Amino acid sequence: MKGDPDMVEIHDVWKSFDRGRIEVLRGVDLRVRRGETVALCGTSGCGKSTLLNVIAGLEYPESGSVRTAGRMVGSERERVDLLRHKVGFVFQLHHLMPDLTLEENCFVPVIAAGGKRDDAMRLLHELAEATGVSHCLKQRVRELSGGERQRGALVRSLMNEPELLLGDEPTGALDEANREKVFAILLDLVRSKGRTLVMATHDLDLAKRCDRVLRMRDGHILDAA
Ligand SMILES: Nc1ncnc2c1ncn2[C@@H]1O[C@H](COP(=O)(O)OP(=O)(O)OP(=O)(O)O)[C@@H](O)[C@H]1O
Repeated sequence: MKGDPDMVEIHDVWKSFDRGRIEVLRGVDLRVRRGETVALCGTSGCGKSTLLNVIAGLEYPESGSVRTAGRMVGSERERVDLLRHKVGFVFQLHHLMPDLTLEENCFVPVIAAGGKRDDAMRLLHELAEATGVSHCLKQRVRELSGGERQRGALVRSLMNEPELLLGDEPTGALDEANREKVFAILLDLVRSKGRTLVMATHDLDLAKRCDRVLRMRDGHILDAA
């Protein structure tokens, strides 16, 4: 929307590991508009996951500024608040709890955010229908197929109605048919709800279906216009 601040505004961000021995982000600048879908590409180890973690407030950079969903990412309290209310995360491996049912897993972020049970139940059924997992909500995750787990993880990531969805190879562990299916659902859900997506991927075909493809190399984003 005109006049709205960008969803992600990153300026001159530096991040290293191992006491500075591994320099990963070297002066990254990035702006992502609200409602945009962006794919982040680059060779393994170039820093895609690190950048997603910095955007979400899971990693804290040595220097530079990070503003996510209109908030400066600073104190621990701000970062927790961001993760509870503004940001959803979906990973290559689903990270669902195997001994809980899919429904129970999906309620975890709702409980953490103090959401209302009835509203959450309505949203759960809407998302489960859209992703095709209604039939297995009451099953334990360990009993589900890989595609069902990943679609379930997508549902869970959207249960706190995040303005920004971050994906770290969200379909990377699936076979080609499931990858295509889950990605189409993901993109459709993000766009139909006016959400913003930033996704790391090695799959150029999937990346090209986002509004913008950014390439990372040597700790920078090459085309962060
Ligand atoms: N907690 C950590 N401690 C030390 N080194 C780390 C840590 N996290 C990441 N790194 C290193 O930082 C570099 C960037 O890692 P990152 O996971 O961000 O890359 P990536 O582009 O997402 O890779 P991939 O495509 O393989 O997932 C790698 O060299 C990695 O080993």
